[in-house]
Amino acid sequence: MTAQTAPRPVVLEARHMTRRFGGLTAVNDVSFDVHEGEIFGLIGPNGAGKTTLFNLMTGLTPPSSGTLTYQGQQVTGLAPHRVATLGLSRTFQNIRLFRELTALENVKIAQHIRTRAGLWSGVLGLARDEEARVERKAWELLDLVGLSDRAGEGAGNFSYGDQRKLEIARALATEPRVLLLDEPAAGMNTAEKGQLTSFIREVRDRFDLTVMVIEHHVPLVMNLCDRVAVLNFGQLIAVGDPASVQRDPKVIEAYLGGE
Ligand SMILES: Nc1ncnc2c1ncn2[C@@H]1O[C@H](COP(=O)(O)OP(=O)(O)OP(=O)(O)O)[C@@H](O)[C@H]1O
Repeated sequence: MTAQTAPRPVVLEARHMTRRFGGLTAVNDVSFDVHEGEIFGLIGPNGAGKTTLFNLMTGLTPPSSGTLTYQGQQVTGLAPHRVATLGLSRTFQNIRLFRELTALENVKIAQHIRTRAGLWSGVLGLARDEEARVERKAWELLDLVGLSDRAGEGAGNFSYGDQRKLEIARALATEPRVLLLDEPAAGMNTAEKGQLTSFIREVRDRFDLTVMVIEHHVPLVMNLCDRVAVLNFGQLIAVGDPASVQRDPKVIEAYLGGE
């Protein structure tokens, strides 16, 4: 008899999440669970509702109906900064760095949701020991994403691939429990894409995270993710391990057939 491993606890519970924009239902009655430590992929054709679902999950867009629960606490209805403080942090498909600031400053600013004095201290200046801690951690995170030698450069000068890495460092600076990555491979070159799988796994292990990732690059998703959910016209048409999702006729017809 083989030993059974206990199922990991559920950290995120999406229930009947729906978002309408006028006559368009961008996310339609979507329910799923994400387990602790899992790397959970979200794929689907352009316009399927993936980014809208992330926006619903992180407070950027209120749902028309439905709920998201994080470790038993309802997240829906909270403002984005409250969601981040709870431990859900994200990157954006359209990169949202402060382009005029340096890489180091971008990471330092993101930490202020966790520092005692909050954002105002970021603007007005922190107590010196707190400032030193923030600075040290920003260097550590830049080092992790391979950008510490460019800490003083303006973020706007970075290639898309490096901006995506900086966005990940910035998201990690908020000390998340759940990291949501919106198309992390977009703009990366082939070598960077190749390294992304091991990088995301390393980050997950090192910070003990649960990861959700939207990604169009199918080989990367299939290689990286423990489970994959597929959206099509706002509806969830499949959830499962990569191999079974790849074989699912509904998924092949809606998405993978054209790859
Ligand atoms: N604020 C909005 N107002 C109106 N329609 C919107 C809004 N945001 C998204 N939509 C529409 O909702 C649908 C889903 O868009 P969404 O960006 O979530 O898809 P996606 O799966 O992330 O697409 P892609 O892979 O191209 O990024 C699209 O038809 C889009 O035009």
